[in-house]
Amino acid sequence: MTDPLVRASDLRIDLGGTTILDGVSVDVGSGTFVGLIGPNGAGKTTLLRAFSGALSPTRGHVEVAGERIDRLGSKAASRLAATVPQDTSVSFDFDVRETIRMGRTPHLSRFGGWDDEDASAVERAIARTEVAELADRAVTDVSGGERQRVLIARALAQATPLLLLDEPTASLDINHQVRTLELVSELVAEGKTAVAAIHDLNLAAHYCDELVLLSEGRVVATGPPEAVLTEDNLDGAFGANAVVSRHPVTGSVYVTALPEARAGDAEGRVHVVGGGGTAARHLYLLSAAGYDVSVGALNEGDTDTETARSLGLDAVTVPPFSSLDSAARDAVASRVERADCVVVADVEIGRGNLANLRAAAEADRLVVVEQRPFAERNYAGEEAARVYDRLRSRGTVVDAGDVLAAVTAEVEGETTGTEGLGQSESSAT
Ligand SMILES: Nc1ncnc2c1ncn2[C@@H]1O[C@H](COP(=O)(O)OP(=O)(O)OP(=O)(O)O)[C@@H](O)[C@H]1O
Repeated sequence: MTDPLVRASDLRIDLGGTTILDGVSVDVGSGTFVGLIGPNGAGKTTLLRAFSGALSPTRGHVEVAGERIDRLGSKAASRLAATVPQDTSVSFDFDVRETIRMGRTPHLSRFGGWDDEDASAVERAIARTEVAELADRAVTDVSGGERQRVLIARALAQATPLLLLDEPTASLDINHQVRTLELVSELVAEGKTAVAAIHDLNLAAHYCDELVLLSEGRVVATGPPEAVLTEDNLDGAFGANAVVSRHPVTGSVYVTALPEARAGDAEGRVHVVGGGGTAARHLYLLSAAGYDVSVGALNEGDTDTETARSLGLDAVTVPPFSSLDSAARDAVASRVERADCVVVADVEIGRGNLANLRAAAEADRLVVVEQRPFAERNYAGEEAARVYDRLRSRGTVVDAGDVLAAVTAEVEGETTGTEGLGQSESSAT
């Protein structure tokens, strides 16, 4: 890490007789953008207030630029840290320019003298946040997104090394959320250090260099987004059943909170043949139900491959645009053989996955998902039609929404089936 601009050491903060933060040690590197994340009531706002010097710790201390911030006078503290508050609803009836000028208060002399530097700091802040066209409007009359920029401008006019933002994207539409965080990132690239409480984990992961995950007043994890946003950490802090993957477009760590409960108590192995996203929902529901799920063969980079990875499933993969080599064929065949049930998703059928379908057609218990007519999905001619006929005749054909129920019926039927098989085997011997 670069030299820390902010150093919180073993911080404890009590408010109203309650310990709100305890044992919190955090370093914020100079020139970095750090996101504070954590559930409601975790202590994010309280930590920001300790960073700004607004709260005095019961134990430990906060240093900003080497100074104990709570020991500085309010003007000196305000020359180090500027806060963009969470609640952007402002009740005072100033115009936008006056609001931004307030940022200069800590720099004015005792007599309120206003010099060229003060005036140019305000103009720079107005230009940087692109609020010039709003400058003469009443701050109460601009939209929430515009007001957010005005308050960032006020913080910029304050000309501090440290910018503290409390949920800067909270009531903003998606476009303004992105614009706001882009602006903060640019300010950091230009030399500011920013700490922001952010509820949206994916925005935090995308924009922040480092995250600090707080839960119940303690730091649960800290580090780069990929180190902090793990499924275990999210489960521990938020009690959320979340899947962590990479966003296919941005490449950032991406968190998806899943609504259904974590693994149910279904037992058995299920192998799924899919591709192009046709298997994603089946993979999720089957693994959430508790089945031991494998999938493949799929191309690397296929959306079903990504889903399987994010769910931690066993995926047989081959490089993009290549057909199954003998190792992949063997891998699929062994999974089909071990499976208590095989599911064939509503896949497109081309030469690439014909081998998958042939392998699936050997399964003892088979569920074939049919949503679109076969003819619309077949790019492999009559050969595919023969394989598909065999699949249909051997398997249970279902709608996409009935896969879990059909698999459960097949797997539970297996107990009787196996017994039956066992009897016939023994009677044969
Ligand atoms: N002045 C106070 N007196 C007593 N308790 C307080 C006071 N201020 C905050 N708290 C409590 O401290 C805890 C942490 O609050 P804080 O606002 O720091 O959490 P947060 O992580 O920012 O939450 P949110 O995401 O909901 O904004 C909460 O339980 C809150 O009720």
